[in-house]
Amino acid sequence: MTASIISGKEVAASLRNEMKQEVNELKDLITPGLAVILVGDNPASRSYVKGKEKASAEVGIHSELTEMPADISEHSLLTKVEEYNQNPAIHGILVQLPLPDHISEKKVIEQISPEKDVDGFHPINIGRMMTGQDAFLPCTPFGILQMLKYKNIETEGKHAVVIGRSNIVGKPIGQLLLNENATVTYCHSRTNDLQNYTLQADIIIAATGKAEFITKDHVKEGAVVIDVGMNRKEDGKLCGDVAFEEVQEKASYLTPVPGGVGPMTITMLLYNTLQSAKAFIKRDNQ
Ligand SMILES: Nc1nc(=O)c2c([nH]1)NC[C@@H]1CN(c3ccc(C(=O)N[C@@H](CCC(=O)O)C(=O)O)cc3)C=[N+]21
Repeated sequence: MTASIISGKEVAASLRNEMKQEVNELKDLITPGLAVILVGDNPASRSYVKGKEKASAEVGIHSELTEMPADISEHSLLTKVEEYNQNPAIHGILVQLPLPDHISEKKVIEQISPEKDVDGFHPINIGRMMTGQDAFLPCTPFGILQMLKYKNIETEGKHAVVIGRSNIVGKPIGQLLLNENATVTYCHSRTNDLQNYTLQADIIIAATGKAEFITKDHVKEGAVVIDVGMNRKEDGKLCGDVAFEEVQEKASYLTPVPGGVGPMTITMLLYNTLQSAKAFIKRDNQ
């Protein structure tokens, strides 16, 4: 079998187009606003932040960037977040992670108002997601669900194997797939006999952080393979966690890197910001 490639770019463009129309229809009521806080000047972080600004502009979402030096105090960052919590023009707040070691990510995430937590990282939103309540869903897992929906890929009753257990990808994508009635297995770096699990998977979510770690020997004929990896090779090129060429011969669907999950992550951030703005209108009218 040769896999059909799920273009995240294409799915993202379609969703952004719908959002653009909706933002335009709301223009007399509200302009959704996203605040991004970048601490320090890691070049990769800067490039992601640029991507977010560009995509916001494309959809008509107001975005503003606050840059803070790497040695900023935790207190100053918490104060900045609180300022955005109070700012009525801002409906979504994103503090780019990772943060320098002297700043507690936990404290910063918990400082963001859950009503503006468009990353879906606040414990309140994670709890709401786990219990199937209305919540901001974390953007990468949410984007993966949208890609599966776009291709009408069935999740109900399917065996999804998640490889990786980070708080931002592995754990939440497993939970969301469970909410979609999949049977979910979590594997990770300490799993004995990884292949034993992955070979049983109808859907593989590769979020290992190891370049081209998932090979054809891990994949059952006809499986759906979602590559969440973002690894930079020596030549500077991006590559995923999946050995693309060989897995393409076995999978039914496969996502590329770049152009797969990445563009969806940014798109769902905009989606969450738009939902947040709409929720603010509702609350204002009550
Ligand atoms: N609070 C917070 N929220 C985040 O969502 C967050 C974060 N911190 N810290 C960093 C990671 C990383 N991240 C990416 C988003 C899009 C692409 C993306 O669009 N990538 C392109 C390629 C870009 C390139 O060529 O460098 C692609 O896959 O096609 C990548 C990475 C969001 N993150």
